[in-house]
Order: sequence, then C-alpha cells, then structure tokens
Amino acid sequence: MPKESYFKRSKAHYTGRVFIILAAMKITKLTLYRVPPRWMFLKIETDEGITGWGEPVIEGRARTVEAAVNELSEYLVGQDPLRINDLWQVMYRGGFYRGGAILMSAIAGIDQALWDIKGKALGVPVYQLLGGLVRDRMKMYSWVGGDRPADVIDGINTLREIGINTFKMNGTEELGIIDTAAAVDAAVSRVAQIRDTFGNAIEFGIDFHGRVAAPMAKVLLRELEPYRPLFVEEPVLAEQAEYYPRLADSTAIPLAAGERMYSRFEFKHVFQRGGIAIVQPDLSHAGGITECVKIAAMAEAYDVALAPHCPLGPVALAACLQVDFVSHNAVLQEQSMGIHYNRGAELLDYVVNKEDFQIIDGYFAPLPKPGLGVVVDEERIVAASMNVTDWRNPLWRHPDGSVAEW
Ligand SMILES: O=C(O)[C@H](O)[C@@H](O)[C@@H](O)[C@H](O)CO
Ligand SMILES: [Mg+2]
Repeated sequence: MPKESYFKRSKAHYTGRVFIILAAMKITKLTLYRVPPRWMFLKIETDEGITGWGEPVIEGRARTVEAAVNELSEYLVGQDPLRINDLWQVMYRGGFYRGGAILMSAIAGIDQALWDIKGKALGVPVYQLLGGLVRDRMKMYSWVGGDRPADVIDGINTLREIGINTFKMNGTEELGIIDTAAAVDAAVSRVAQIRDTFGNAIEFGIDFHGRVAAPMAKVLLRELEPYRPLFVEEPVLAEQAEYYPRLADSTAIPLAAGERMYSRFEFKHVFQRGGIAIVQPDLSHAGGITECVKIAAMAEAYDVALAPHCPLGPVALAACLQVDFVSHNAVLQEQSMGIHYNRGAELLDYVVNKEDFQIIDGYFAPLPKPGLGVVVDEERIVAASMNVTDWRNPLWRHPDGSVAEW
C-alpha cells in the first residue's frame, strides 16, 4: 500500500497559520515493457510508492521510442511528477528539436503516466482533474475487415451480436496514384454490399489509410457518396493536408484525419485551412493527455469533432476515455478489440479491471478508478515482455514493384 499520499500528508500539517510545504513527491524510476501484440507500457515509480502507467509507442518503431523515453528519463528522475505542465514543456521545448512521431509518442506515454500518478495521489479519475464529466457514456466503434478489407459482412454481424453498431474498415488495398475503374469498383462494391445488407441499421467509417493519392481520393469520394459513410479517414496522407479543404469541397462525406499529426502546432494548420470535420489525435502519439485536451479544445472552437485514434492497448484507450469524458466535441472512440493487428494478445489481456471496459450497447462508461482508470496486470506484462518479437507493418508493393502505401 502506498504511503499516505502526498496531499493527505500535507493537509494533516495545515495548521491554519502556516502551510508546511513538505518535500515534493519524486520520480524514482521509469521502466519500459515491450509486449505482444505491438505495444509498449511505461511504469513510472515515485518515492511515495504511487506508480503511474503510460503507453508510449509508435507501431513498428517501439525500440526507437524506448530510446527516446530513456533519454527523457535522465531529466525526469528526481522531478516532482505532479508538475505535469512543467515536465511537458521541458520534454517538448528542452531538447531544441521537437515534434514528430517518435518524440511526441515518448512524451505522450510519460504524460499519461504522470496523470495516472496525479489521479492516484488525489484519489480521483483524471477526468475529475479536468473539470468532470461532460457526458455519461462514450460511443465507440470497432474495426472490421482487416488489412485487405474482406468479409466485412461477417465481421459486422458478429459484433452486432454484442451491441456494437458502428464500424471502421479499410477502403482499398494497394492503390496507384492513378488507378483503374476496377480498383474503384472493388472499393465501392464492398461499401454497397454493407448498405444493401444492413441499410441504416449500422454506421461505418472508411479508412483510406493514406493509401489513396489526391487524384484518386476525389474519384473515390464521389463514387462512395451515395452510400453515405459516416466519415472517410485519412483521405490523403497528412503530408498532403493542403488537399483537405479541396476534397471537402468535392463531397458531403465528413473527412477525418489526425493519427499522423503530433501536436497542436500541426493541427492548427488543419483547423485554419478547414476541410476536416473530425480530428483523430492519438493519445499515444500526440503528446498525451496534456496536449490532446488542448487539441480537443481548439477543434471545438472550429466546430470540428473529436474521435481519438486508438488501435493500441488498454492504457492508451484509458487515456483516450479520460479526454473523451471532458470534451464536448468527442463523438467516437476507436478501440482495438478484435483489430487485425492484435495477434498474440487482445485489448484487455493485461488488464485486471476488465469489467470497467465493458461495452454496453456500443458505449463505454466513465472509468471509475483513480488515475487513468486502468489496473494493469504487472506480472503478466513482465512475463510477456520476456519473449516479444518486434512487430513491423507489412511492406507493400505495386504490381510494377514500386513501394505502395500500406
Ligand atoms: O485508424 C487506424 O486504426 C490506423 O489507421 C491504424 O490502422 C494504423 O495507425 C496502424 O496502427 C499503424 O500501424
Ligand atoms: Mg486510420
């Protein structure tokens, strides 16, 4: 049992005349665990016996993020974990270079663990520290169809049996900058089949997954429009963000993006240019809770919805839900249960309080426990980290042998 928490101890010394400032809590150790299927958990320990957990990872580059977290820990050990804002600014600004997938994912996982510590020290869920609940439950969605979107109908039928009615799938397989009518027809017929089978009883987003170049995005959006997908995600790669407003002008389908943008300073250009109806920052890639609540607030000012990206593990999902429950514009939460990447471990395999992640009629309830609200099975994490292979995303090539976007 952790020693009496920092704040309780401090309160006990409030004499009415003087508040004896006790030595602040200190970070004592950071430990990383790479585990199947492709996740990495971070444990931050303190001298008060309170431990926080985070999930810093870039899928396929876990060891690179591990190195970044270890470099940041040189500063963090000995610091007060409750000074989250200052530590975030030091991690972001203190190394001169900033931003990008690796550094922002390292900061994200550390930030998640710091919020976990703070909530545990005060005995409240993180959402209470961010102003309390803005909703009573949070709508979620599930992946169907895998990398090469096949048998989506079976996948949808199976998940509907447990009350899920909102889905996401890949829109295409490899697609050339300019591709054929047959490739377009394959993408459209799959979506037509969903609407034919389920009508409006279900909703679905289509992830172009960065596989579609601007010329083909315009063609596909036009052909998909009659089937009214809930959104089209990453209609083009984030580095082609200048196309978002132009593509948005060509379609009524809401466009979504954000998993490959890593800070407010990237999202602000998207907000200013317009075109994106739903932003999808990833709580484990975009600087963590501290940064994503700011992105959510910016989005709300532009009447843009929030749907945090989360194909990862339970700590990342818990961090997403803490932001969802304080953000008025949060509309949908991705989660990785049954996702085609989860080979070797499933979403809740490392979680003790599985019941808190129950999906009821396609919704999550607020996580009730202090901190992020996830109680990890540390023994299982440590054991799994002993025998882990490095996950890599597939390398796709076009028929002519050139590299294709996966
Ligand atoms: O929307 C999603 O979940 C993502 O596009 C997801 O498929 C990728 O981020 C994948 O995790 C990269 O390795
Ligand atoms: Mg995506």
